[in-house]
Amino acid sequence: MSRAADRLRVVLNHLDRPGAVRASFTSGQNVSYHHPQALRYTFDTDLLSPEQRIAYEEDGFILIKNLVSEEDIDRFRAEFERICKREVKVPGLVVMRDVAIARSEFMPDQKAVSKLQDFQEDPELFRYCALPQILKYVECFTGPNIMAMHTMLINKPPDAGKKTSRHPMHQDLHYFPFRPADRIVCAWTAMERVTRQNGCLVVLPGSHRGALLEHDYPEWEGGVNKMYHGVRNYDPTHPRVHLEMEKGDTVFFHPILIHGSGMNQTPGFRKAISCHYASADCYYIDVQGTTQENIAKEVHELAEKKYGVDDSVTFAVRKTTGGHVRHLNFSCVFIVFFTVVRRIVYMYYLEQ
Ligand SMILES: CCCC(=O)SCCNC(=O)CCNC(=O)[C@H](O)C(C)(C)COP(=O)(O)OP(=O)(O)OC[C@H]1O[C@@H](n2cnc3c(N)ncnc32)[C@H](O)[C@@H]1OP(=O)(O)O
Ligand SMILES: O=C(O)CCC(=O)C(=O)O
Repeated sequence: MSRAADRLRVVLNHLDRPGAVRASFTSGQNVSYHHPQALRYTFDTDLLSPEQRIAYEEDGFILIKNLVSEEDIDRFRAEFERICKREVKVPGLVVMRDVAIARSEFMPDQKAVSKLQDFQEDPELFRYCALPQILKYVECFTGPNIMAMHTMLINKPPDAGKKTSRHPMHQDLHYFPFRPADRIVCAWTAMERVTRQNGCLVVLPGSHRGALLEHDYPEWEGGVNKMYHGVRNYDPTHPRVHLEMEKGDTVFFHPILIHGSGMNQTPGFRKAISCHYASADCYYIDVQGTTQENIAKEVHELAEKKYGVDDSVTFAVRKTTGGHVRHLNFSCVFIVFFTVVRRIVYMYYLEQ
């Protein structure tokens, strides 16, 4: 590490401590002085370099190259295929088809599936959420007690010509009725090379420092996928970054970061696997009267239609023991099953 980085690390360590010594003015001073703020979005765990911490603080995301092995990704891919071929049945899994596919011709096997959500009951896919190298980074944003809240395997289909493979710009916090936002982070791993051509993630750096904004369905001619709300009234001139990534690269991002993904203009399916994590200190909020009321209403309506669940929120808690996550001071990992169709809490206690 360079001397400058070393020095920066020392300074950051000071800033991070509660009650850190701050410069103060004497009555004789008349020059303006910029007080550095303590870092808000990251913890010092000796993993992120000072430059990386500052980058996340400023941008709201950080990309780590080559974090997940080729072998693991191939295993996730094989499990995805088994699920699509219905060789394994996973309780609680939400299987989604792209609206253009769902409403047109029959597409066999995995080609029909554009996304799996809530795969926490699939031990093979859930291995992703507990990969030590991922959790070590997650800890930098959530602190040591980590809950796995929401899982997805996204199989972005080749666009059928209606641009429905796009994911509108949004903030993930819109879907989460828990807080604080700064202790939530998404890990999103490319399962193959992702480029602008096949619809990589697009982010608005720094937008995580704003508020949770109003979301609703975008007015897209070709239709839009169920519950794919887009953020309203964001600054269209805000600089955008296209996150082109190689297989195994992983981006960690804040739930208020405005992001989306483009159309898949290739004949292949673009795959990624992701998990949203939160600190075990996070708590549920009542979204009534907030911008999240519209998505909550949709969730309830869908739950009622599909499962006959009434308007009250259902939490079912299950405890399993075992599991040991190396390197981290885990007291527990909870898996919260807040999906777009149900809100059921699954808790996995991973003992030290
Ligand atoms: C941090 C999170 C960020 C995000 O992930 S944002 C995106 C959130 N949205 C989602 O996750 C949607 C999840 N998907 C689902 O809940 C389900 O797949 C979905 C869309 C409700 C369909 O489920 P099912 O009812 O089991 O499927 P089905 O094939 O029997 O279809 C029932 C009716 O829904 C329609 N449909 C299916 N997929 C759709 C789609 N992608 N978009 C819009 N409509 C869709 C389908 O045509 C059918 O309609 P109808 O009843 O025949 O009129
Ligand atoms: O993988 C993608 O295309 C977009 C994923 C995303 O933005 C999300 O699910 O929140």
